[in-house]
Parts: sequence; structure tokens; C-alpha cells
Amino acid sequence: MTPIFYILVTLFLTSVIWSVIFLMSWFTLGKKQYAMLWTIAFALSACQWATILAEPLFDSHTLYWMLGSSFSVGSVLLGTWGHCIRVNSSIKIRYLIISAIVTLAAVYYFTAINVHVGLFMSLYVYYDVILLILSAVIIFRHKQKSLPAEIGASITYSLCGLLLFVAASIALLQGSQVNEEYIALYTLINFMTVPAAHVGMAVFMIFIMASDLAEKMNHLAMTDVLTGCLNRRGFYNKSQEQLKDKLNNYKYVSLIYWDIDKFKKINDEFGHAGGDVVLVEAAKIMQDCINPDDLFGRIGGEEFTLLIARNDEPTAKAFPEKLRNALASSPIHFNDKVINVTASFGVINIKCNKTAIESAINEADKALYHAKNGGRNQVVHISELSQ
Ligand SMILES: Nc1nc2c(ncn2[C@@H]2O[C@H](COP(=O)(O)OP(=O)(O)OP(=O)(O)O)[C@@H](O)[C@H]2O)c(=O)[nH]1
Repeated sequence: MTPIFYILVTLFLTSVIWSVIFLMSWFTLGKKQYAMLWTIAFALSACQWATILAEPLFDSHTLYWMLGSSFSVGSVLLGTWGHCIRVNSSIKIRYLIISAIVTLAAVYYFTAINVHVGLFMSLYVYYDVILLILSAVIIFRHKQKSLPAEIGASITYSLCGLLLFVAASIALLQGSQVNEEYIALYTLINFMTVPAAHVGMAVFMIFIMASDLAEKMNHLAMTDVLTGCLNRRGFYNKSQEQLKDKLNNYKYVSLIYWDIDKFKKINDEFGHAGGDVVLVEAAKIMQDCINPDDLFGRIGGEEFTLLIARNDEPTAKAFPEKLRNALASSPIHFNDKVINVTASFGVINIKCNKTAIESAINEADKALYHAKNGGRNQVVHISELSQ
């Protein structure tokens, strides 16, 4: 038994284990399509190592080589396909499949028809290289700010691609005939690096799935189930996090605290379901008015907050009135009935980046209290209070 035999057995077993792990993660993490593709990718990888182990049993070299290279190409293709699905990439998978078929046809041609050792050994590896680099780019460009798992995976994929590129190029340098020296170098590079690369890629794929799950949980923990906007914790966290940036980039930053008027009466008249529809629709009306980077949250039953940043003072000051008007002039429909909804608004202008959002909300709440006492359906700015 040569050391390469043991390496191949290890690669076979780890591929089987990874395939089982991805299958289990497919079951437990919400049956994501990409987890299933990665399960099959590692199963194909196991088939590739099994084929190489079984080489002495093959009568036909062409059959042996085509099986091994097809498993390799299929495995990398499915891995890349999984990454495309995970990030919603616009890359058309049919082009990847067509290029895989063309590559395998060329491998067949140089294995069985017009034998060229350098080409049949290297062509499918070059295909794998292109797909690994493509995956690295897809993973890295997924978001403006990549997750640590995505950065790690991207680097690992690039390194694997680079190593395979070197191995393929050494194989190609043989030319049409077998060159033992090049084969020895090719084997050395392949078997010294492939096990680490294999494990590295699989671990980062699992890390990516775990990070996606953590991100989803974090998003859920900060989202209001009924309206889909930020909940109390989400609004407090995000607005505190973004306050400094907003104050650096904009001239006017305001916190608006608004509360639907006589909401108890709406609940009494239209039932809790009617009240819920009012909350959802009122939130939508407001969300249609705000800028994409304004922060909007529901911090209590019928109490909402907004953190807005504008460069022009009149626009900033007129904005809460625009919101009040939008709500007051948009009747909400519920079960053939029309519900007229108004809200009261308290506004505070934030000037200092050390302001705690909690105390800004408390101040805006005082303004809101005056808006309610003043007859509701109105806006009160905190500056008016201090005069
Ligand atoms: N339908 C519905 N009602 C809710 C929800 N959360 C809180 N409420 C109700 O909202 C009502 C709030 O009433 P109040 O705090 O008395 O305020 P209000 O009737 O709006 O009166 P003002 O704020 O003074 O204009 C209560 O009846 C709560 O039961 C919710 O998620 N859905």
C-alpha cells in the first residue's frame, strides 16, 4: 500500500462524512436547496476518490478516466450551483452545465480519439479551477460587508483554485506523451494540498450556513412580527449604531415618536383583528413616505418611532407633518368597512452623537404627550416645548 492509497481512502471517507453532514444540515436548517446540492457535490466527490481507488479493476482506461473526471466536474459544478442559489446570483446555471459537457467531450476526445496526455489530464482540472474562482467571487461579492465566514471561504476557494491551476499546468506541460517527472510533480502537489483544501472548503461551507442561520435569527430577534418593521430592540440597537454616521453625513437628524389616536376605540369597534389591520396598514403608509436609510420601528402596541436624517432643514421639519397628513388622508379598509385613522407625533432634533436613543425617545415622548393633550392628530416639536 502506497501513502497515496491511504490519502485516497481518507479523502473518500471525509467526502462521505461531509455529504452526510450536509444532508443533516439540509434537514435541520430548513431544507435549503443549496445544502442538498452540496450534499450531492460531496457524494460525487466520494465517487471520484472511489473511482481512483478502483483503477486496477477497470479494463478500459477511457472509462476509468471519464468516470473520474465526470465526478470531479459534477462535484465542483454542484458546489458552485449551490453558492449561486445561496446568494441569488444572476449567473445562468445552464451555461455552467453546457461548459461542463463541452469540457468532458474534449476530455473524451483527448483520452480516446486523439490521445494527448497533457490535455486529457489538465482540461477538466482547468474547468474546476474556473468554477472555484467563480465561487470565490460570488461568495465575496454577495454583500457589501462580507461575513467572516464568506471572507474565509472566498480565500480558501481562491487558494484551492490556484493550487489546482498549478497542478493542471504541470500536467499540461507533459505534452502528448506521459512524462514521469511531471507526473511525479503533479501527484506531489495534488496529494499534498488536496486533503487540506477539501476539508477547508467543507468547513467554510458549514461556517457559511451557520452564519446565515445566526444572521436570520438576529434579524428575527429585531423584527416586529406583525408589521415587519424593526421591533423595540431592533430600533434601539440600529439607531444607536447609526446615529454617529447620520450626524456626520447629514445636517438634521430627528427622532419622531408617533402613536395612533384612540386605538383602543378602534379595537373596541372593529375587534383585535381590525386593530391589527390598522397597525399593518398605518406602518405601510409611513414606510411609503420614508427614505430607504431612515430607521422605522414599532416600539410598543400602537407606538412607532422613526430616525430620519436630512440635509435640508425645511424638509426635515416638514416631514412629520407630511407623515401625519399621509395617514389622516388614507382611510384603511377592513372587511367592507372604512377606518379613518389619525396619529399624534412628538419630534426631537438630535445634535450630539453621544445622545442615548433611549433619552431621545423619552424627550420625544414628552412632545407626543403634548400633541395628545393638544387634541391629537398633530405634530409637536421638542424645540417648541423648551421655548
Ligand atoms: N389590535 C391590537 N391592539 C393592540 C396591540 N398592542 C396593543 N394594543 C392595544 O392598543 C390599545 C392602546 O390603547 P391606549 O394606550 O389606551 O391608547 P389609545 O386608545 O390609542 O389612546 P391615545 O393614545 O390616548 O389616543 C390597548 O387597547 C391595547 O390593547 C396589537 O398588537 N394589536
